[in-house]
Amino acid sequence: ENDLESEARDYLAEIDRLTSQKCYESTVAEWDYATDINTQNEKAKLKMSLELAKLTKEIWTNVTITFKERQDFKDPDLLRKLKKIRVLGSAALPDDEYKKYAQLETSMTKHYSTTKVCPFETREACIYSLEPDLTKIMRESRYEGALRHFWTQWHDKSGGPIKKSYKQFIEISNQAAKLNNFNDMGELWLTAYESETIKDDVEQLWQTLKPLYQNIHAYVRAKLRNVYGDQFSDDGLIPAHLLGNMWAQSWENIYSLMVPYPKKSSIDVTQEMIKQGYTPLKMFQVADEFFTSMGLIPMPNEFWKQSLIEKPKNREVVCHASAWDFCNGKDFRIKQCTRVTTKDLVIVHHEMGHIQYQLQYKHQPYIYREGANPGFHEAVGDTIALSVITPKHLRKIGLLDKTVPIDDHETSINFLFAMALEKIAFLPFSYLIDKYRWDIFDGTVDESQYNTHWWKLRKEYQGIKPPSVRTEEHFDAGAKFHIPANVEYLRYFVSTVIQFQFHRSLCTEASQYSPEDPAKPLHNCDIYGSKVAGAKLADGLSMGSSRKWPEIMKVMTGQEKMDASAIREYFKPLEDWLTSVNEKMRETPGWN
Ligand SMILES: C[C@H](NC(=O)O)C(=O)O
Ligand SMILES: [Zn+2]
Repeated sequence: ENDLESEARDYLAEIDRLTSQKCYESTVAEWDYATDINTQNEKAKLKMSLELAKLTKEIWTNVTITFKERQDFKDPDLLRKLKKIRVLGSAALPDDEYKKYAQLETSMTKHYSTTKVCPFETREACIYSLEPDLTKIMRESRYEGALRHFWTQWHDKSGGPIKKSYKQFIEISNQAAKLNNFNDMGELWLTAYESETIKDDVEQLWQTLKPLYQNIHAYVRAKLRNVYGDQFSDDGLIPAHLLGNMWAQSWENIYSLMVPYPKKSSIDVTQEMIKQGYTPLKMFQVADEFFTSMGLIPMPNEFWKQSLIEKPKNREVVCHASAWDFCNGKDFRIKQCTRVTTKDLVIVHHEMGHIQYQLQYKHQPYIYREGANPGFHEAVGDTIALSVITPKHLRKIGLLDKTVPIDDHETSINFLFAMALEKIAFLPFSYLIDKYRWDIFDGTVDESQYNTHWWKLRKEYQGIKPPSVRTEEHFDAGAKFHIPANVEYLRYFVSTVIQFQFHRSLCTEASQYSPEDPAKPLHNCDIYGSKVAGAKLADGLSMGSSRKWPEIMKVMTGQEKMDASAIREYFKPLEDWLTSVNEKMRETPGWN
């Protein structure tokens, strides 16, 4: 090995310390702002993010000049690190452009997080927030007028006003991408998957799963037509405000309108949680206990001291749940406006999955302290939640009555139907969010078509339509957090597919599942307490992004590719049931 190679290694060790320190300071400033939105915290946050960008750019300059594309370097790990450092992202922008970029992102997220809407009935003040007010109404109300009112209010007030900012933001983002030698920001985002074929692979997965989605869509459409008849026409589309969720992204909240076997149990344990006096803290302790039951790492003391797990009364916060790594190997926090519901219990596991991943790779160098690809990070908590949410586990933790039968066919169909409302309904949504943004980044769509294109994709992929006429005055994509907050979304589509691969692998490890044993179907598996499954999961997570993700996928599942066979196997009993029920109802899947 030549001396330049050892010089490169020393330099990387030095920047590891520097970057971690600056990252800590910048993350603290971001946290202070996100948990107390005010001008002073906003200024401090922007100042720190500029400093971090400057340091990253300085390092990038040194690396590219001193150690430019050195083919003579032998150490593959050194080459991997240098390659990752070379993708600079938005920090490649000149200072004033970077400031504008950060300011736009901050102000769009602030607008989203503080938007208030007006009441339906009385002349009360317009003080309704997305969380908890509108989320609760969209979840629980069955009154079409109220759903229409709050859907329209939210979309008009959160999206429309940031449309101009978003157009500017796209332009600056593409400038940054070009400075990184990419055509546009969409292309830069996709480098996180380190695959020439990621777009084709995802399209292929969608084509495989589309029939199952259209089957569940047909059944839900028929059942909603029975409830909201006058809202339906013969275009085969479902009005977006009737699906129990502000963005129609997952439909578990309308389960009670269409339970396949009403006499059998369901996994909506919200009432039981309230009856048992569950608090947000209790929900976090239950989640932590699941991870430690598998021999995984407990949440550190810092976490319990510093996390924000309920919406404060006296100040504005960014309520959208998130998990934070403060880059110092000690400080990890969750920020969540937690409510006592089944859905939020799942979200707690989702967020804690992020923290578990961060704890598992905290010994890695800074450059590798991330998911193997963004989908991996989203899949950890969801994989655990697939066990938590089973009737078998809910009974284990006392949220489902022990006398209620859970192994019969009808209970399985009820359970799988509720899971499909969450996971299958989510597939087209999680695919179209970035298809939409790729089309804007690459110039296929300009700001004169932002809203038209949004509803074109929403119809094409989800088979839904808005409850009222939408025009280019509106910017309905901006009503979804990840657009103003600029969070890439393909990660959630990838996560929905691979979490079932992780689940199948860990269930096999825990002897909770075997393809030959009909008494151990995949959907009944609960890996709670399995140390061997925990060890297998930890093996993969502790690698961070130190190897290409197919290698890590192989460690965790024995496979190198994303594949839909696990999710299809999980839902197979439901798919058969849906096909026959839709035929009986003469409900033809699909729309024109
Ligand atoms: C699925 C995604 N989850 C998250 O942001 O944590 C969302 O809420 O849209
Ligand atoms: Zn997440």
